[in-house]
Amino acid sequence: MTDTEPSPPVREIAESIATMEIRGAATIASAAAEALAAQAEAAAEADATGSDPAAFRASMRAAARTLRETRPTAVSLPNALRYVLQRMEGDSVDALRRSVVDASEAFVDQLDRAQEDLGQVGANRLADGDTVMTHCHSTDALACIEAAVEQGKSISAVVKETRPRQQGHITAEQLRDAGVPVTLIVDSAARRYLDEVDHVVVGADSIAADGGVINKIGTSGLAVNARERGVPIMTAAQTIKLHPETLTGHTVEIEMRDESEVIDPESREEIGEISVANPAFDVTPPRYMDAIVTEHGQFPPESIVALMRELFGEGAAEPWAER
Ligand SMILES: O=C(COP(=O)(O)O)[C@H](O)[C@H](O)COP(=O)(O)O
Repeated sequence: MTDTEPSPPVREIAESIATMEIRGAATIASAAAEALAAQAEAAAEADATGSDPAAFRASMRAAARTLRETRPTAVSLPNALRYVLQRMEGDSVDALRRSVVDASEAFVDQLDRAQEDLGQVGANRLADGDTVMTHCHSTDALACIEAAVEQGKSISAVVKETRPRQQGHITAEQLRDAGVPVTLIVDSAARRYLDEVDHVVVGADSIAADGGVINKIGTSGLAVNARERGVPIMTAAQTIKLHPETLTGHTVEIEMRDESEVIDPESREEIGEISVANPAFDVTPPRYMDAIVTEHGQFPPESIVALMRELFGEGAAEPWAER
């Protein structure tokens, strides 16, 4: 390992995020924080960085850059890296190492607590006997449904399969394990089943300063249909999903994934000259979202900017940028 080369655990975690073995905004964030802790341990042991605080810091920044480059849309990833690197302090390698490991642990703890707290808030929106519709697989959204069940409410779910990667199957399995009766549907059946549901519950990869919710592709269409049917829709999102760069007018990059997720190479060959597009996320305008449920309570999307300013200030530092 040279002073700027990420350690094997960081490369492994980065690869798992890029290939989506590790996926979902909260899970990605906690894996990234843990990867930085692993980097700190490895760098403290390595010849090039073990006795040189400046080289140690440089290796931490390089590891953060490698993690940052894996997927572009979930802001929980850079927010996790920022949280840990901004708390890296000390004059010796050992002090630096300890500060990184402590920050990483504190971040993961905070993440777990936030999810539990927002689960209670989201659960309060659900009534005994409600049926919810879900899209994709969101641990924050599931926390709300599971907390409602723990409150003793009887909840059923209509689960959208979520093409192309079918994360709905993970949701279906987890809800079944929580004792929630599940009906799995194809995405295009959603509008038909909206007549039978009381709430739509989704997660978020990023939330923009204007209250726009960036989540799995298909969320915006679902939100528009839910509004047309009069079904309330909430986003369950802990505050690490707030995108601080959008405070200064930046937009959120939407990840475009490989066409092979949409069509197998053989069928594509048979069809001939076409192009295939595979955006992984979309933006739901704030006017189609009823509430954003966070660990600080629920907010109308248009007012989320106040919370964003309070928690992130006016900007978003990039402590990993310096080489
Ligand atoms: O869009 C997705 C996952 O997309 P992908 O499968 O492409 O990562 C989830 O709804 C959010 O990340 C929220 O998840 P969580 O609430 O667990 O953070």
